[in-house]
Amino acid sequence: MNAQVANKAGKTSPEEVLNYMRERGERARGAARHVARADTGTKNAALFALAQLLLDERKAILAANAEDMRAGRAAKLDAAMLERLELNDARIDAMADGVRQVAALPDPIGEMTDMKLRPSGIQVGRMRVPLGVVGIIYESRPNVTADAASLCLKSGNAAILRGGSEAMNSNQAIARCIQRALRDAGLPEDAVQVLTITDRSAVGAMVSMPEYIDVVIPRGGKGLVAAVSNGARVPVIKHLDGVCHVFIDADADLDKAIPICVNAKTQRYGTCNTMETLLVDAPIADRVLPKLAQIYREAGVELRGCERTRRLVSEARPATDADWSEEYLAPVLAVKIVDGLDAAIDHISRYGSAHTDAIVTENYTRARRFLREVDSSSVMVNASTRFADGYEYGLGAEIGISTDKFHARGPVGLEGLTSQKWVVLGDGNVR
Ligand SMILES: NC(=O)C1=CN([C@@H]2O[C@H](COP(=O)(O)OP(=O)(O)OC[C@H]3O[C@@H](n4cnc5c(N)ncnc54)[C@H](OP(=O)(O)O)[C@@H]3O)[C@@H](O)[C@H]2O)C=CC1
Ligand SMILES: N[C@@H](CCC(=O)OP(=O)(O)O)C(=O)O
Repeated sequence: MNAQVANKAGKTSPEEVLNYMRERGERARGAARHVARADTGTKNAALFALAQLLLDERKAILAANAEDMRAGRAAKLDAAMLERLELNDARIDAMADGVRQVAALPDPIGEMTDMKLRPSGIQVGRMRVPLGVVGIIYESRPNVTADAASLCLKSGNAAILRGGSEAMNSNQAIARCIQRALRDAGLPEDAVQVLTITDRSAVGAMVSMPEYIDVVIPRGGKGLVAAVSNGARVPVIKHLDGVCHVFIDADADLDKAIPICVNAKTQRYGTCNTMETLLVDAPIADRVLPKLAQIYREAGVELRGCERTRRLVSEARPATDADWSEEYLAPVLAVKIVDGLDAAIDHISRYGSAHTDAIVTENYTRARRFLREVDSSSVMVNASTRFADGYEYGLGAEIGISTDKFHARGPVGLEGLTSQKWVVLGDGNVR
C-alpha cells in the first residue's frame, strides 16, 4: 500500500482496508466484463431508472444530505465546501437531468473506425472499448457520484467511487439508487461501488491494485495528487487544481475584457476553472484596472496586487509570492501588471497549474502565440475560463478536467473513459 497516504480516520487497520479494497476490486473486475458487453438499451435502461430513482428518493437523499451539512457546519467547513456539499430540490433535478443527458449521448462502445483494406487483403481498423475498472477519488460534492456513475456505466466501465468523507451519507443515499437501477436493468450491482469507508488509506490501496483497477482518476487538490502519484502501480489520470489566468493584452477590446474578467472570477468561486490570477499588460492597465476594481469591490472580491497594481487600485492588498500560485476557490483575486505577452506567458508557466488560461486581445498574432505557447489543458482567446467544462465543450458531460497530458487532456467525457484497440478482418489471409 502507498505509505504516503494518510489514515485520516485512524480507526481501521491497514490490513483491514487493504482486504476491503481487494474484495471491492475483485467484485468490480467480475462486473466489468458484464458491463463491457451490455448493449446500449440495457445501459440506458439503468440510466433512466437511476434518473427516476433520484427523483423518487428525493426525500431520503435530502435527509442524508442534511445530516452531512449538519456535521459539516459543526466541523466548521468553509463556505465554499458547504456550498459544494449542499443538495436541494434544484440540484437533485439537475442530477437526474444530467443522468438522462448521459443516456441520450451516443454509445461510444463497439464503434469501428478507420477500416482500411491493406495490400495483403486484410482489413485493419479500430474498435472503441471500455478501459475496464475505473477508480475515481473526488471532492465532497454528492452530484459527482451520480455523474461519475453514469459516465462510467455508459462507457462500459465498472467504477469504484471514493467521494469526500464529508459527503458520506449523501453519497450512500445516491449509491442505493444506483444499485437499484443496475439491478432493475439486469446489470451487476458491483458495476458501480461507492466506498463505505472514509479511511484515506483506501486511496493508496486503489493505486496499488493493477490486477483489479485499470485506471485511477484523482480529482482534487495538491495533497491528493502527492498521495496518489507516489509509488502508484495503476495508471493515474490527474484532475487537479486550477490556478487559471486571464491575460488582458494591450490590444484588448475592453467591452470584451471586462465581462470576461468578471465572469471568470465571479460566476462561481469554488470551481477549478475559475480565474485566480489576472494579468494586465502595462499599456492598458490604467484604463481597465480601476473599472474592474470597482466591479470586484461591489461583488465583494478581495484584490491582492503587485506594487504597480496597488498604485492604480489603492484598496488592493499587497500580493506575496505565494499568492501567484494560490488556488483561492473564494472571492479573492491576485492581480499583476506585466510587460507584454512574453512576461505573461512566463508568469503562467511558472505559477499556473496547466489547467485553463485565456488571453483577451484583438491582436491575431499574439492570440495565436498565446494558444501555441501556453501549455495548459485549455487555452482560450476572448472567452471566460469558466467555459472549460464538458457540457460547454459539447462532450455531453464530464468526469472532470484532466491536467495530465496523456490519454485524456482537459474536460473528459465518455470518450476519455475508453480506448481503441486494433481490429483485423481477414478471409483466410496468411502472411
Ligand atoms: N480538475 C478537476 O476536474 C477538478 C479539480 N478540483 C479541485 O479539487 C479541489 C477542491 O476540492 P477539495 O475537496 O478541497 O479537494 P481535496 O483534494 O482535499 O479532496 C478531494 C478528495 O481527495 C481525498 N484526499 C485528499 N487528500 C488526500 C490524501 N492525502 N490521501 C488520500 N486521499 C486524499 C479527499 O478525501 P477526504 O474526504 O478524506 O478529505 C477527497 O475524497 C480544488 O483544488 C479543485 O480545483 C475539483 C473538481 C474538479
Ligand atoms: N466543469 C465544472 C467545474 C469542475 C468541477 O466540477 O469543479 P468543482 O465545483 O470544484 O467540483 C464547471 O464548469 O462547473
